[in-house]
Amino acid sequence: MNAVPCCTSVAERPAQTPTARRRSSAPLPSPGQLRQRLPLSAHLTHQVETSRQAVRAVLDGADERLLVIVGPCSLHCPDATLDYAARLAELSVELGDRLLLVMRAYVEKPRTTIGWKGLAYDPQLDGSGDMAAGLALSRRLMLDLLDLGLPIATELLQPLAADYFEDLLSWAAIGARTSESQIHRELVSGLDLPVGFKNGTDGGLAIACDAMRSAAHPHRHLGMDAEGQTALLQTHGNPDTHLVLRGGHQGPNYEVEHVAQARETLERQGIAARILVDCSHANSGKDPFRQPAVLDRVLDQRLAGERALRGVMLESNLFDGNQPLAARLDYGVSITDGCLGWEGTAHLLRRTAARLG
Ligand SMILES: O=C[C@H](O)[C@H](O)COP(=O)(O)O
Ligand SMILES: C=C(OP(=O)(O)O)C(=O)O
Repeated sequence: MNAVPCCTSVAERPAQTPTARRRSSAPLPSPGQLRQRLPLSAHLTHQVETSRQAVRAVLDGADERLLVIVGPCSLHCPDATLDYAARLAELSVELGDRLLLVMRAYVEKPRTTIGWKGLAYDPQLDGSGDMAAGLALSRRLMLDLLDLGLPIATELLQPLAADYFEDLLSWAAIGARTSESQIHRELVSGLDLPVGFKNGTDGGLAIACDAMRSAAHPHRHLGMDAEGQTALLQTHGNPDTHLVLRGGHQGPNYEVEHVAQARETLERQGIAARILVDCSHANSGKDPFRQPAVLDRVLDQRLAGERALRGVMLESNLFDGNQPLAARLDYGVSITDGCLGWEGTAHLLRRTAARLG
């Protein structure tokens, strides 16, 4: 053991270069280079802008539809992703007068400790961590989803990665583990898209409320420009943020009393009362088959007049459940959190639309 006691003076510490524990470093293409290689066409640029406006209208209450952010916990297989997306695109046409469907296209996963960190980090799923390939594959796949006519959503986890995808997104989340981070709030303040801040893993709303107030303001912060150069970035502030209730260590937070408390907390702080409920994570106790019951309760509240509830999130895949990451994987099954399969998802969304009339 050669641990350095925290009270040793700098002079007493063993000489180490600042990078002594960094094994290697490899350059990556800049966001600008990747965008040039995989460009967003004028047609798709217009499509993304139109769907961002549609999401804003639902969040603002100008559009009565329910926003539904639905799709795999994480993308890991391009074929299965496109198979799922084609079905969702069809359902979106069928239910589009009552539900605004946005597909989860999550390529970065925050982990409680360690684990697979998502397609952008490890596209070969084997720990080799080929991030140059992962960023390109993620952007390629997101463009393919847009081509199917779907708006897409993702969690922005690593602020430096945001620029590789941001132009493709109609909605983004800042996750429960990062809502309290000043760096993520700065990032959001410079994004021209609606962003949901999740409550903390402990269930606390305060960090998400602080996040919305911070992100609404202009910031000057350290970041990276399109050429990959570290830069001082200046932002305008983002007025399109909202709260996502995802439950916490004490249990769920989607019931009437939780939503009322969240709405009152937002109103007290002068923040627009716009709330999404994540039917998964701590709201489902991580049991994907409890998501329909959560969605039903949200809908009961909407239909009873709770106008702050503007949408829901669902973790859904081609097939039910999840599987451990192994050399041989079942097609269309999540390798992160358990998901509701396609059949259950389509049934649930049709039932939801029918209740909304
Ligand atoms: O949605 C995914 C997970 O809930 C989150 O990334 C944490 O996962 P973990 O607890 O399995 O690491
Ligand atoms: C990690 C996620 O959610 P949360 O931040 O609520 O845990 C997710 O939606 O994939």
